[in-house]
Amino acid sequence: MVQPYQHEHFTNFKDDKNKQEYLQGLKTVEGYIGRDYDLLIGGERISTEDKIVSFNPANKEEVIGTVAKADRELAEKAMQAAVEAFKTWKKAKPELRADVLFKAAAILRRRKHEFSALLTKEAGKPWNEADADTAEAIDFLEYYARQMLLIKDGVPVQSRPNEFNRYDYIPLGVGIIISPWNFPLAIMAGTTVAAIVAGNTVLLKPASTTPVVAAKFVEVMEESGLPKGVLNFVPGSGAEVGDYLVDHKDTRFISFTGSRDVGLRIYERASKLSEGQIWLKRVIAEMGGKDTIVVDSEADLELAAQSIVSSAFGFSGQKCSAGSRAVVVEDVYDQVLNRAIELTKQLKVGNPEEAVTNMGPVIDQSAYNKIMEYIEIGRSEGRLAAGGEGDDSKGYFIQPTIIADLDPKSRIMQEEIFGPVVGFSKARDFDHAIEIANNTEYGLTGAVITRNRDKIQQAREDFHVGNLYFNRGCTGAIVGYQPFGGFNMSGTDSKAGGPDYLLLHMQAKTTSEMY
Ligand SMILES: NC(=O)c1ccc[n+]([C@@H]2O[C@H](COP(=O)([O-])OP(=O)(O)OC[C@H]3O[C@@H](n4cnc5c(N)ncnc54)[C@H](O)[C@@H]3O)[C@@H](O)[C@H]2O)c1
Ligand SMILES: N[C@@H](CCC=O)C(=O)O
Repeated sequence: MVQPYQHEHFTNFKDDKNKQEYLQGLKTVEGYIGRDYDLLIGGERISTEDKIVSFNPANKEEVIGTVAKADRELAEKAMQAAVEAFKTWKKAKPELRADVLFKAAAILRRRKHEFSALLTKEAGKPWNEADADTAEAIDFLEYYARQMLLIKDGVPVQSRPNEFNRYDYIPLGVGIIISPWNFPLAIMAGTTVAAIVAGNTVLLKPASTTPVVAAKFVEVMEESGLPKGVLNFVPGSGAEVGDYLVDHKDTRFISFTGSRDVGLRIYERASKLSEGQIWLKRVIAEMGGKDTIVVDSEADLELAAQSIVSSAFGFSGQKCSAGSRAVVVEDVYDQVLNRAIELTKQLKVGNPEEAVTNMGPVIDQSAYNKIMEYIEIGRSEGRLAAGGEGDDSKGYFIQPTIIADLDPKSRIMQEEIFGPVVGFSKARDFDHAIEIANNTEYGLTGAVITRNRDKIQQAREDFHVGNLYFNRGCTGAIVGYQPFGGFNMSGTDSKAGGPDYLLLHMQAKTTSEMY
């Protein structure tokens, strides 16, 4: 019998046994560092001349692996493999599809620290962040498998005498899964398996900075018994392969997670009809954020400062959920800011392979350059209160940075920086703080720190974000507990890890029979 869903626990690295297991994971990864990975199309492994090279962002000299790169011709081959596989996979019993996910979860759990160590090497995640990424991937597998079992017989509708009505969910067809580098295991795996367990076949195009962990996950899915052609692995250039697949007449849906600009491009292109296309493509888009922590005057100020610092600098601020804006009511502004500066100065930036490191590198040179430019903008728009320095001699390291006394409409308070930079703005009172919190074009996460119940209720109604947290930070949603996804320019209002997520990959069919 399937056990009730519970989220995967996080590893306590203070326990020496766990610490040793993580170090063993690093050794396992070092055993295959620099290996070459193929495309997977219709179950066939295909190598290419042209390669994507994946580097360790903490040590630019170290190549994590090289991965074959699909061009349009190979993308077309993968599309035809997925079209063919859909004919049988859509008829596979939901229980069988769910079993593949359960098995993959068991394999991932057994190799948990190896996968986390690979995330440390390829994405620069410190131990706790890597561990959370792997745990979330396991959660997606466990949760979506159970969700499929819940909806496999549709939902009841009314029938009249001598009539039998049914309402069932059937899969859509071929989906294109386009994933980001910042949760290179959890989001890549979650978006892929949601589509697959619902009976669709997919082409997976991972981010080009983190293709090795995706290749390893594809191996796990094969080992779990997924039939050939259901999951086709086609790393490649977003502009070349991405556009081609988004435009393709056989594409039925696109599940994209990434930046606002690429999301908008996909949304627009998907709305245009290609020759021979006989449906309206569906787009599930999870995009950027500019997320605010509001601190009320009636608040636990230590909790407020800790929540701001952990939400701003976890994984170097490279989360769509990162708390990149702190809006503090003026009576307590100086106290919260000063404590946040103290806590920030205690953070250790360095090699994420070392257990003591709080913050590793940012992902690559272009991210480093962009974030350093924003820090310069911050110096002119506000007051540099902590950090500000970077060092890209060995890896892409940037000190956790606080820019204080910002106008809420300044660029630092409006644009997604996607790095370890948090801006502080002062609000006159709580109403003003909520008004500022809502004044970006995004609507992903937010948090309110207050002891006042009426203000909690006010924020529940008026703070317009997909994930709102009270008296805690604004990152770290758990699958099945805090379904995740945002409003406005943060995406198409979907909720990953939530009870209606699979339905986005399905269509409802009504049948009515007369006796
Ligand atoms: N809302 C969420 O759940 C969520 C989660 C994680 C990341 N994000 C967002 O993702 C961004 C960071 O990730 P990123 O830098 O990988 O984003 P990105 O938009 O640069 O890339 C995302 C993916 O899109 C691909 N791509 C690029 N151009 C394309 C095109 N023309 N057609 C099709 N695909 C194309 C990339 O190769 C990559 O696989 C941030 O904005 C972050 O907020 C959002
Ligand atoms: N789901 C993650 C964020 C994913 C985006 O980067 C969180 O809740 O922190």
